[in-house]
Amino acid sequence: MAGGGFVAQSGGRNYEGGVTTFVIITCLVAAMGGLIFGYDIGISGGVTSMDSFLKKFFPSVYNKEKEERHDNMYCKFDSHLLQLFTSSLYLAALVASFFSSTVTRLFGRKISMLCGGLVFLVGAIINGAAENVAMLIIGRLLLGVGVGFANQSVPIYLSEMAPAKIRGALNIGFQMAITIGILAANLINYGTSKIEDGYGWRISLALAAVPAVMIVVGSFFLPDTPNSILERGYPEKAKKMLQKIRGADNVEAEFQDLVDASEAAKKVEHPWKNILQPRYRPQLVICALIPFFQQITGINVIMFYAPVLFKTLGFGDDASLMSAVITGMVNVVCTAVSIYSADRFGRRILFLEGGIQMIISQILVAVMIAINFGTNGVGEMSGSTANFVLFLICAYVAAFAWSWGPLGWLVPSEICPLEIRSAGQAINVSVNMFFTFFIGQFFLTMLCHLKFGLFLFFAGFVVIMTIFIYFFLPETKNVPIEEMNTVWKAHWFWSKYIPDDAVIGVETHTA
Ligand SMILES: OC[C@H]1O[C@](O)(CO)[C@@H](O)[C@@H]1O
Repeated sequence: MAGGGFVAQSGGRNYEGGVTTFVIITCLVAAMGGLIFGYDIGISGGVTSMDSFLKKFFPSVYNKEKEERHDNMYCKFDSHLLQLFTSSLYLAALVASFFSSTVTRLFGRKISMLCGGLVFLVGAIINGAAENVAMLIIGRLLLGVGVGFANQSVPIYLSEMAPAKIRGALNIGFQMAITIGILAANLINYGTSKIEDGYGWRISLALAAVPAVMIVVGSFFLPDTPNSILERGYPEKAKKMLQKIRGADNVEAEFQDLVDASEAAKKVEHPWKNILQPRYRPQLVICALIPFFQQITGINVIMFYAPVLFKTLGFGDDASLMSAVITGMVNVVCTAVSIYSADRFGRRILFLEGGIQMIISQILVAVMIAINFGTNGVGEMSGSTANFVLFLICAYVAAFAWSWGPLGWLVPSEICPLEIRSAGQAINVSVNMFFTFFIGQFFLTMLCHLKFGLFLFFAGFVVIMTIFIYFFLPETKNVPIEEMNTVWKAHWFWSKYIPDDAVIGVETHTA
């Protein structure tokens, strides 16, 4: 175990070396991996609302939508086929995240990112050239595989490269890239929907190749993380890399912690079986619950279906697409708030404030819809009421953007010791993808049945998860990643699961 040393207030030690330009640039490049995910989230809703796209690939949906124009507004867009187009990608990503976990561990984080980018690129080309539904679906599946690889490797890469004191900010670069991807997609859809010859959807889908090229080229030049180089058996190279990214010659303390972590990891033959052991219970529970909670906030209702939702509320076609752009902008700006705050004020306060703000706005949205559309879904909203609902939705997106959005990636990627890190991240990604799929597939059907109560349903979950954070998530800001067990060991509930020999690097305790 590494020799004692100064114990920072939050439980970890300060290492030598600081924030280098090199580390910032590599992390910015890696975060680009989030763009491909975000672009996908943002693009499908707009494309599936384009008549030319529906007529070509889903004529039955197109006819149904035209015929049932004046029906109950809650059920206007309920179509399984269409929802499957949106959500199938996330099923592929779910499966891929398990393979990419092995690639990430055996071949490194960089190779995993590169694979993701390449497969995604092929998917984008097939989609842009699609002539039939089969090409569309094959393209979607390949995009999904790419997203699965990137979502698995990028957050780990960022958390490992970053010095502890700005790990939050650098890791959130991933979510920032996701939100920029969503916004870019919203803006592109806004432009392509106006193309008269009816090939706008093709441009929207093909442009996914741009972020794909960025991640492919970027990851080609990226170095791998010291943790991963060491894990694959090159201690000298790992140390050199650590010195380079920290801009200091004396990186002994941090390197020793990496070596300790890597030794511990080597003793573990089956990361999958291992994560089920009692000593990893906090990580297992949190890596599985956080992504579930992140999705059950209902955020992707807004991200996937904002234009549809705003149309339903009585906005015109153009105003609906514009409103989606507005929520997209709020999402980007408020993610930046999190970059600023996560390492200063901590993860918990963001989770708790964000949760309360989401609950209030969701309840008010439900009330406004209930008053105006009742249970039969017939009614209208005045302009000012609809604007007020838009404001409430922005307040909700803002709260998500500085809490559950970025922290949903940051926390699972930083709480796992090396030996279960890629397995923990695979659980995080696959649970996230599963529930992203679930919401994508069933939201419109749920809206049809639960009506305005759907927003209360999501609010109810946000209440539960906010209570969960209050009691079960310890603060992890500024704690070096390989010393995280000190935090669990000091926790009122989780400490009983952590054996003494699992605590690396700290020999003096402040708590
Ligand atoms: O910014 C919103 C986006 O963030 C995510 O939750 C990923 O962290 C997506 O599922 C969602 O579309």
